Amino acid sequence: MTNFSELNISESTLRSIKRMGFEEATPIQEGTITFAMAGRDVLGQAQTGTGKTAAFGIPLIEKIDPKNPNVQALVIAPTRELAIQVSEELYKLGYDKRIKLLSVYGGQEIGRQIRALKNNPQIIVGTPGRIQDHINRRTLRLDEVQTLVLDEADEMLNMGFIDDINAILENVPSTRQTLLFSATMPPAIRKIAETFMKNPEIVKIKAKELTMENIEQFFVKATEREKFDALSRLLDSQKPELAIIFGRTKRRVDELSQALGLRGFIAEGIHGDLSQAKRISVLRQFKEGKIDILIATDVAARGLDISGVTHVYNFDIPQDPESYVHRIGRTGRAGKSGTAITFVTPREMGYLRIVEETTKKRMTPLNPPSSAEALVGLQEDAMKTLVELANNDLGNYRELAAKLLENNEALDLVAAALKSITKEPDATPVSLSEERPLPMRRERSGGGGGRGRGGNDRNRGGGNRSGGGDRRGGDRRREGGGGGSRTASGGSREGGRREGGARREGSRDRRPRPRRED
Ligand SMILES: Nc1ncnc2c1ncn2[C@@H]1O[C@H](COP(=O)(O)OP(=O)(O)OP(=O)(O)O)[C@@H](O)[C@H]1O
Ligand SMILES: [Mg+2]
Repeated sequence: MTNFSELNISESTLRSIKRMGFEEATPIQEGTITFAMAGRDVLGQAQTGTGKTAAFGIPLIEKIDPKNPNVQALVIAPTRELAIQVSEELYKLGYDKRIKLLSVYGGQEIGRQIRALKNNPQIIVGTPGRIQDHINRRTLRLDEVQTLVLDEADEMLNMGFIDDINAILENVPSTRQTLLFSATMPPAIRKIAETFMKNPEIVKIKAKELTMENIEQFFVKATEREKFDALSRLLDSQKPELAIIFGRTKRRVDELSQALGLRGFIAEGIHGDLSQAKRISVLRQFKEGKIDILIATDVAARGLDISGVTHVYNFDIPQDPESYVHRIGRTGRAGKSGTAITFVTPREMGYLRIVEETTKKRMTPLNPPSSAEALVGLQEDAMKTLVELANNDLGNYRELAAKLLENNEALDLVAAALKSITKEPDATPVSLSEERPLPMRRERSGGGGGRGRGGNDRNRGGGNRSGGGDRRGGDRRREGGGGGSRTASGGSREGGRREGGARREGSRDRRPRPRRED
């Protein structure tokens, strides 16, 4: 571990870093900061939650000239929530340097953004559609940009943002420095690197597994119909502090949050069709612990850093191994531990194996407790709680208890107290629309050589995955681009079409094949 003071970072930024509570640089920070500060283009890959934001944030802040009022750095992120989060971290890193920063994303009133842009921000963090919108309106000039960051570049590729990014880059000087970071580097990222970067330094933090070791990984084999009860019993028995549940589609997210609500869980969903205000408020409540369970589509949660997420449930197994890595990476961040549980239907087992091949980590099979077993666990909890309560100051309740004992059996009274504080498993019937299973995929045996080299973590050996990562980007783009403007988009064209993925969020069964949402 390296101390930040050994990395040639200025005093003011060191003060900011210290205030943020960072003591030592994480490996990706140590590995990239020096190159980036020397002006090199950097392609950085490191596991989820290992500080990639500061890895590009520190050199970016260092390069800003506080006296130059122009936009000097541009950070592009796939979703609004991520843009907000990244801008908050950059704001903290640039605090001592008094750097002016602005985030621009869809769903936010454009007039307000235009006024704020006149205030000479030096760093812009935004989503592709809204950035382009401002370029077209001539409210954003990028000809003094010296640093460009693409956070979660592979996701932007998946979302079909490649053309938007190309268009934005036509407005950025070609002499700029480009930094690109993600936890996964599917082969298609090479294309981005070739297109947008100059002789990049590739920094890959070596790890035995693609996922973090401090995330325990389980899978539950269950049919589509069994999944919800299994989930609900697991939530009862595992009692996550904060949990994120991933569903495959928007409809799935909505139905799951309703169904969990019916069973008494404090759960809310987040996806691209909700208003921006709603998305931000749900996320804030989740961060504050007012909501225990967040249900999300893939993209809605990409890159999000919410401390205290103890459990991630993949209610639907993701189609791509990369999605799996990013999903479960919402827990076990910054050295904490976490648990990830993936539900898989019997015919989707092939996907599970592909995920395992990619992450180089086996998941442990898990049988969810029966409702009788779940009840036993909850009763044991109630017993502990009662004993703890008995050790507290009970005030005049002791007198009341003495009174009750005059005419009642002590055993009955304690049993009644226990019953009243036991949260018995709720079996309220719920109905979920059945999700179409992923297309059948055979478990691959042997073969598949060449895995695990360099940045190509998901070389699928035989290349039997028709389409692969490259094509998908293009397909999605087309599909979403034309017909996707389903959200009332008001003045700004990206309102519904571009950002945070309203356009890609699958409506019922139109999909030729299930895919990631948002
Ligand atoms: N050097 C450090 N010391 C301690 N904590 C750090 C350090 N650097 C970053 N962090 C904290 O670690 C958490 C995860 O960081 P960050 O969100 O940048 O991860 P990431 O690598 O971008 O993950 P993802 O792949 O999920 O986007 C954040 O809360 C961040 O503030
Ligand atoms: Mg990140």
